[in-house]
Amino acid sequence: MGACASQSNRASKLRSDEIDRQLEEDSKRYRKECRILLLGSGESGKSTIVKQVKIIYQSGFTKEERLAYRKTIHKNVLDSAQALVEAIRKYGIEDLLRDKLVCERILPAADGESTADGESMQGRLTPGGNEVQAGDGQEGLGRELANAIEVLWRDPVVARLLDKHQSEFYLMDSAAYFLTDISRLSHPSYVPTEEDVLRARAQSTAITETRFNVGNNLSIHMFDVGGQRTERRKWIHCFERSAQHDEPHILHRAQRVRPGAVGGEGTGAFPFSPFTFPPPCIPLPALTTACANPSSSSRASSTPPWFLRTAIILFLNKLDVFRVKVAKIPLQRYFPEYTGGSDIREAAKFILWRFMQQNHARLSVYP
Ligand SMILES: Nc1nc2c(ncn2[C@@H]2O[C@H](COP(=O)(O)OP(=O)(O)OP(=O)(O)O)[C@@H](O)[C@H]2O)c(=O)[nH]1
Ligand SMILES: [Mg+2]
Repeated sequence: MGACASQSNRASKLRSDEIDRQLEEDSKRYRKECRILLLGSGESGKSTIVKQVKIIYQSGFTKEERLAYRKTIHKNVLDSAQALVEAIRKYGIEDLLRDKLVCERILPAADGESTADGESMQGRLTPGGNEVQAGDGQEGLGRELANAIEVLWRDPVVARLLDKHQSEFYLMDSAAYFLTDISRLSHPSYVPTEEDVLRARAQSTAITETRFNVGNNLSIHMFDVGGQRTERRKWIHCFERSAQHDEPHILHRAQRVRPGAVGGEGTGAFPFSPFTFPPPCIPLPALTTACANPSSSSRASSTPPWFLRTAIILFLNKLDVFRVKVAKIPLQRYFPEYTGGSDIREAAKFILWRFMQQNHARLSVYP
C-alpha cells in the first residue's frame, strides 16, 4: 500500500516537472525580443552605451579586456595633445609657453624626423593606435613623450586656450580626463580601469551586436553601428527584415555636432548624469544627444520606411559636456529663437522640442 502511494507520488512529481519544463520553454520561446538600433553621429556615445550595458547587465570587463584598451587610450592621449599643439599654433600663442620646444616633441615628426626619444613619433604609435616598443624600452607612449605631454597640459597657456577657444577646434570629450592623469596612463604597468574604458574613444567601423536580458521577461538585442555617414549602408539592412515582418523594435538615436557645423557642438542631456545608466526611472537604456542639425542624420534616419513602425528612445546624454558648453557658449548663437539662457534644463527642453519638430512620421518618442 505504502509502496503504491510513493510510486504514484513519484509519477505526479515527474508530470509536474515536465509541465514546469514545458512552461519554461514556452515562456522562453514567446519571450519578446526587443531590437534596439543605436543611432547617432560619430562620437555621440553609442559604443559607450554598449560598454555600460556590458558593465551593468553582463559581467563587466576582465583585466585582459581592459588591457586591450591601452592602445586606444594612448592614442586618445596623443591625438588630444596634438590637437592642443595645433590649436596653440593656430592662435599664435606658442611663444607664451614656458617650454617653447614642447610642441615639437609632441607633434608627429614630419617625414620620419627624429623625436626627443631618438625615433619617429609616428612609428611609436600608429594612426590606428597600435603600440610598438618605444625607444626607452617601454610600451606605449614612452617616458619622454609622456613627460612632454604633461608639461604641455600643465602650462597655463593650455587653460587659457581652452577657456577662450575650446568651441573653435576639435578636442575629444575625454581629453581632459586622460591628460590630467597622464603619469598613471603612461606607467609601464598601466592597466586601464573600467572608467578609463568608458572614456576611451575609438570610431566604430563594424556592426556590433549585444544580447542581454532585462529582468526575466525582456531580452534585448542591441546593434551598435558606425555613426559616420559612410557607415550607414553597412547596417540599414539589419532593419529591413523587421519592417517586412512587422516586428516591434526600438530605434535609439544620438547626434553630435562638431564645432563649426550648424548648431555648434552642443550635446544635451537631462535629467540623467553621464555615467549612471540606465536612468533609474526607466528600465531600458535610452539614448541620444541633441539634434542641433535637423537636416542631417536625424531627418535622414527617421524617414526611411524601415523605421515607420519603430519607437524612438531619445537619450540626451553627455549632460556634463552640455552643461559646460551652454554656460560658455550661448545656445541662442545657434538658435536665435531660443530664449532660455544658460539654464541647462531650458536648453535641454529646447533641444527636445527641436527633435520633436523633426518627427515628421509621428513615431512614438520616449525622451
Ligand atoms: N564627458 C562625457 N563623455 C562621454 C559621455 N558619453 C560618452 N562620452 C565619451 O564620448 C566618446 C564617445 O565615443 P563613442 O561611444 O565611441 O561614440 P560613438 O557614437 O560610438 O561613435 P562612432 O562609433 O564613431 O559612431 C567617448 O570618449 C566617451 O567616453 C558622457 O555622458 N559624458
Ligand atoms: Mg561607436
